Amino acid sequence: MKEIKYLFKKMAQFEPSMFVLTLIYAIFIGLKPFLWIISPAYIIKNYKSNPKFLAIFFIGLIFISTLVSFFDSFVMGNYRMKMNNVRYKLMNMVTEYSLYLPYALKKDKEESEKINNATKAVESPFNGAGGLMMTLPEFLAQMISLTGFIWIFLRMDFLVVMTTLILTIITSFILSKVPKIYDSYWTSNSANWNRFAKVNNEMRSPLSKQDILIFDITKLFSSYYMNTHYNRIDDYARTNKKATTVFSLAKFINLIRDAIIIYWLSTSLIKGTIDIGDFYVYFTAVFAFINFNTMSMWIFSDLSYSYSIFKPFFEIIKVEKEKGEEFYPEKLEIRFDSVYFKYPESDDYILKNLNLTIKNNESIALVGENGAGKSTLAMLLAGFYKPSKGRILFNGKNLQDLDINYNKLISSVFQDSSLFPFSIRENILLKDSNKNLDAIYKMTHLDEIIDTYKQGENQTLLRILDDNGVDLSGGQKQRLFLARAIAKEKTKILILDEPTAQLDALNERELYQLYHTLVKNKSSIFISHRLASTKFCDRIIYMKDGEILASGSHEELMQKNDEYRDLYNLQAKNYKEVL
Ligand SMILES: Nc1ncnc2c1ncn2[C@@H]1O[C@H](COP(=O)(O)OP(=O)(O)OP(=O)(O)O)[C@@H](O)[C@H]1O
Repeated sequence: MKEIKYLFKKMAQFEPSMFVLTLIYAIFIGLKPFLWIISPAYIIKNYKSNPKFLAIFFIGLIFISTLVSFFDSFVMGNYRMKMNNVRYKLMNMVTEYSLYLPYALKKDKEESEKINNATKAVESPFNGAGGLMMTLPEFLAQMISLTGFIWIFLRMDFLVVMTTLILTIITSFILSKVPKIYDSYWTSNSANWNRFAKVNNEMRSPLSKQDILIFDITKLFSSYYMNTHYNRIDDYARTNKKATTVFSLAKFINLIRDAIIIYWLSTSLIKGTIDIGDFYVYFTAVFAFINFNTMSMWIFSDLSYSYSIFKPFFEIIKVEKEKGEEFYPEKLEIRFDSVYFKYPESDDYILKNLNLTIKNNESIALVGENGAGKSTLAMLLAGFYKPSKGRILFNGKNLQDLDINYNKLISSVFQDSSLFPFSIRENILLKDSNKNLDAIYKMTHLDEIIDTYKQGENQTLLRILDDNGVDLSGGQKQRLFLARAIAKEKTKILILDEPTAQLDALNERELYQLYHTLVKNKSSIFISHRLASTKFCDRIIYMKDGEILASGSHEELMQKNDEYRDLYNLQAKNYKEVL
């Protein structure tokens, strides 16, 4: 029940008045049935002695009853709004959880299932957290009604009350089988349903369209579709038959119960052991109780269903971890110390015994063939993954041991950086504001793109949130990512992973000139497949199969490493030939 306690805590935190509304609702709605059970008996008993007062009493009763009904809708309307507010706050927690999920877990199936289930737990106002909150006032009202019924039953014949209770419980038990009968139909038919849905999808899929039209296989598709459909209908008919049998049995028991009650009430009235007022009270109370019992069954099944949907929400509640100590040194030396790394989903080491020191403000170029492990190294530096073996040290401190938060230190352009469906300006500044971006637009030539839009820097990108959003070309995107990396101020590490891969030769050259400014006062890693583009870096690291083969200036590598020299000469030749 820790889940319910947690939900109450959140209600108390975000909308404490929900508890007051629950109490008001429960008292009024819980006592409402007794207004019409007890009052008429009072009128019958006192009619002769005080007819005038009773007329007023009767009018008052109608007035109060109307007021309670109005009050009911008013209180529940308010309560529903507050319930939605709590739900949105919980939904926000799921969003935050998925946004801040560690990079290494982004493809983890268990994690994505957790997030899906947690979303289901809070997305609907009818089940999960919403269902639990909405059923709470009803549940409390039922409890109050139950006390009222017990009070009346204590005055009735013990045997009759017991028989009524036992028979009501038996019918409830029999009727509880009905949802199970339908459940087993859904379960046994879900495979059938899925096939049905797949055939249906396949028929509509644009990919199948060509073959369906040219080879005219509509009839074949339709026959599969209809067969699945007929199977379903037959099964449903069988299920309905079973449910009807159960219903009939319950109705028969109800009939016996009603006959016993009416027999006892009539004979007691004739014998004079109860008067007409009592007759009315007992009669209405017993049948109101039967209704109450059916309602309770629904409420309990709603509660347990909502509870089962809400439970997985707990999986995503992070134990409030203290954010790591903020780390922002004046000078920074980064050291990869015998680092080995393999991806969570693979068996082989991608980086093997990697030793590398990046001095304060040193700019490093990482070069090497496709798959050498350059991006992997950069991702480890960004903290997206942790070394499988070995350590990464910042000023001699092991990142893993320290739990430090060095997010503020890093800026990056990765190969798979993303655009967000917001304005160009927001895509660059993200959360920040009040920054003069004009110089950055100019530096990255984004101003030329911005000038083509009527809305300028406020033009929305992508068409997810805005139908008038625009798409950018590969090269335009790269300029935007660079602008984003530049706009993040006071960073000490800059990672540029193939930031020019999609630029044409002219833009590429201009951007290389820009790098000199970019990497100033920072430690940087620049990954490029083009060896000639790395000359502005202080040092070049040549990687192959997850290892560092050589390190030094361009001239040094040309002298001491044959592979580097061959690759450089080959690229130089090809580049000239192409141009
Ligand atoms: N998420 C991943 N899961 C498993 N293996 C991966 C993953 N990402 C990359 N790899 C593998 O790791 C190796 C190194 O990849 P990486 O992207 O670091 O190389 P790279 O030197 O940057 O290559 P490129 O020049 O093509 O970008 C490759 O063999 C690649 O298949």
